[in-house]
Amino acid sequence: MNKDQFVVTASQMRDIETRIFTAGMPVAALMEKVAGLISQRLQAIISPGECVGILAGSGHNGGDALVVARELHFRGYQVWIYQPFSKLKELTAQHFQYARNLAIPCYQEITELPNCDFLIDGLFGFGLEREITDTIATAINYFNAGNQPIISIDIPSGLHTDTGEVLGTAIQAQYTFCLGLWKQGLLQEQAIPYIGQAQLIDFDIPLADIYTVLGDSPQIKRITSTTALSTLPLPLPLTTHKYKQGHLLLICGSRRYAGGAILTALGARASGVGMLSIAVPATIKPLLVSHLPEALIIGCPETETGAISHLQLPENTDLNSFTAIACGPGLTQDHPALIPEIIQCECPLVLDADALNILAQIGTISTLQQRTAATILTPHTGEFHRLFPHISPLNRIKAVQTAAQESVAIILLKGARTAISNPQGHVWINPESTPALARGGSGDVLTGLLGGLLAQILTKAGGGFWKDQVLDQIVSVTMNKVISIEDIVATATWWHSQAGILAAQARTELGVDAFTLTQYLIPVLKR
Ligand SMILES: NC(=O)C1=CN([C@@H]2O[C@H](COP(=O)(O)OP(=O)(O)OC[C@H]3O[C@@H](n4cnc5c(N)ncnc54)[C@H](OP(=O)(O)O)[C@@H]3O)[C@@H](O)[C@H]2O)[C@@H](O)CC1
Ligand SMILES: Nc1ncnc2c1ncn2[C@@H]1O[C@H](COP(=O)(O)OP(=O)(O)O)[C@@H](O)[C@H]1O
Ligand SMILES: [K+]
Repeated sequence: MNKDQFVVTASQMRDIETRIFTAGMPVAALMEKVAGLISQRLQAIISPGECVGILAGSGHNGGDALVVARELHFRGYQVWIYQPFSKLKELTAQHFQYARNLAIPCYQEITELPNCDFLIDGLFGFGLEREITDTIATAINYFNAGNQPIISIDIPSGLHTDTGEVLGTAIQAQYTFCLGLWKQGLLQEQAIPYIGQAQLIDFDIPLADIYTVLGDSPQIKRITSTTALSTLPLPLPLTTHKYKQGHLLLICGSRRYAGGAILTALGARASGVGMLSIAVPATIKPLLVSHLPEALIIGCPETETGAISHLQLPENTDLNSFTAIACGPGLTQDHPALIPEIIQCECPLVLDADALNILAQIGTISTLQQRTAATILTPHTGEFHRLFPHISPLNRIKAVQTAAQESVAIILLKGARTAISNPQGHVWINPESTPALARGGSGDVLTGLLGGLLAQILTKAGGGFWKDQVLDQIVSVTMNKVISIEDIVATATWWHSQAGILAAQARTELGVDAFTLTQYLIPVLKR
C-alpha cells in the first residue's frame, strides 16, 4: 500500500518507532536499512568521484548521515565529515568511530572544511525541539551561503517537525529525503523555502503500527493522485442522463466583475456537471450566453452599481431545486442582503470571495448556524482573517481545524499548501502546486470546479442522504466506499493545482492566466 497519504508529528513517529523496536527490530538494523536506501537515492543524484560533505549531528539523524558517509566512501565518492558535537548517542558514536578508522577526514570547525560538490544534512531530524544557537547556527548559515546543493535527511535541520517553524536558523535544502512517513512540518507553508524537492523513502513500516498510532481514520492526510482519482465520478454509468449528473447553480459576477462569472462557469464546465445554471445581473447575461452556450443563464434584477439585487429564479424553481450552489466570485459587496437569502438553501453551499467578505460583515458563526446542509468556505489567507480574526493562521493546519470546528463548515484555506478541514478536524493537505496559480481569477476557477464536482457526486450518491448528515458530512456509500464532502473538496483542490502544474510545464509559470488554467483541467485527467 502507498504510504504517501499519511502524515505524522514527531511524537507519533516516535511512537511508531517504539512499536517497531519493541516488536524486535534492532535499532542498528533499522538505521542500516534506512541509510542504505538513502545512499541508493543519493547515487542517482551524485556521480562517483564527486566530493560529498557529510554534516552529522549527535542523534540518530547524525547516525543515518554517518552510515551514508561510509557507504559513499566505499562506492568511490570523496567524502569528508563535519561533526562538531562532543557528546553523541551510542550508535551514532560507534558509526563515527568506524568512519574515523576508515580514514574518512573528520572536522569540527567550519574554517577547516574543504570544498565539496554536495552537502548531506544529518544535523537534526525529528529530535530537534529547541532553538539552534552559537556554533551550530553559524555553521548552518555558512552552509546555506555556499553554492553547493544540500540534501537533507528526514527534514531540513532547524525546522520544527510539526509546525515547520524555523528554530533559530535552518538548512535550505535542494532535496529533502523524508524517512518512512511524511512529517507534518514539511506540509506547512512556512517550511516551503527550506525543503526543495521532497521525496519519501519508504522503509517498510508495518501498516498495523501506523493505524495503531494514527487511528483507523487518521486526522491529517496528504492528497495524492490515488486518493483524488478514487473520488472522481468516472466512468459515467452507461444509462445515466443529464439530470442524474447533478445540477449546479452558480451565483456570481457583477457589471464590474463580469470576468469572475465566466471563469467560475468555465471551472464548473470542466467538472462535467450535468446541468449548469448561472445567476448573474441581467446586464451581463448576453456575455455569459456567448461564452457558455450550454448553460442556463438567469438574468437577475440589479442594483444601480450592477450587482445582483435579488435572485429571480425561473418559475417552479427555488434554491432547493439544485444539487449544489456555489456563490461569490465577482459579486461585489454592494448588496449584502443577498447572502442571508442564499444561506437558507438546504443543499450544499460553496461560499467564496465576496460572499465570504459579506459573511464576515454579517457575522460568520451566527449566520452559518442557520445552515441545515453542508457549507464549504474557500478563503485565501486575507479572507480567512476577516472571517476568523481571532485564529492565528501561522500553523495553518491547526487554523483550519479550529475554524471548521467553530463554524461547523468545511474550510478550504487556499495557498501554496492548501489545507482543508471538516468540523471534526479531519484535514487534507495539498502537497503539490505551483506559484503559477498566484494570479487573479484562479480561485474563481476552483469554486466552479468544486461546485460542479459536488453536484455531480451528490446526485450519483442518490441525493437526500447528506441532508441529515450535516455533522458527519458523509455523502454516501458508492462503489463500496464512503465519500465524504471533504474528500470531494480535496479532489477538486488536487485537480485545480495539477492543471496549474501541467499548464506551467507547457507554457512556463508566466503562462498560466486563469482562462488558460481552465483549458488544462481536462488534460489532467487524460494524463
Ligand atoms: N523513527 C524512525 O523510525 C527512524 C529514525 N531515524 C533517524 O533518527 C532521527 C531521530 O533521531 P533522534 O531522536 O536521535 O533525534 P535527532 O533529530 O537526530 O537529534 C536530536 C539530538 O540533537 C540534540 N539537540 C536537540 N536540539 C538541539 C539544539 N538546538 N542544539 C544542539 N543539539 C540539539 C539532542 O541532544 P540533547 O542535546 O538534547 O541531549 C538530540 O540528541 C530521525 O530524524 C531519523 O533521521 C532512522 O535512523 C531510522 C528510522
Ligand atoms: N504560491 C502559490 N503556490 C501554489 N498555489 C497558489 C499559490 N498562490 C496561490 N495559489 C492558488 O491559487 C488560487 C488563488 O485563489 P484566490 O486567491 O482566491 O484568487 P482569485 O480570488 O483572484 O481567484 C488558490 O487556489 C491558491 O491555492
Ligand atoms: K536533517
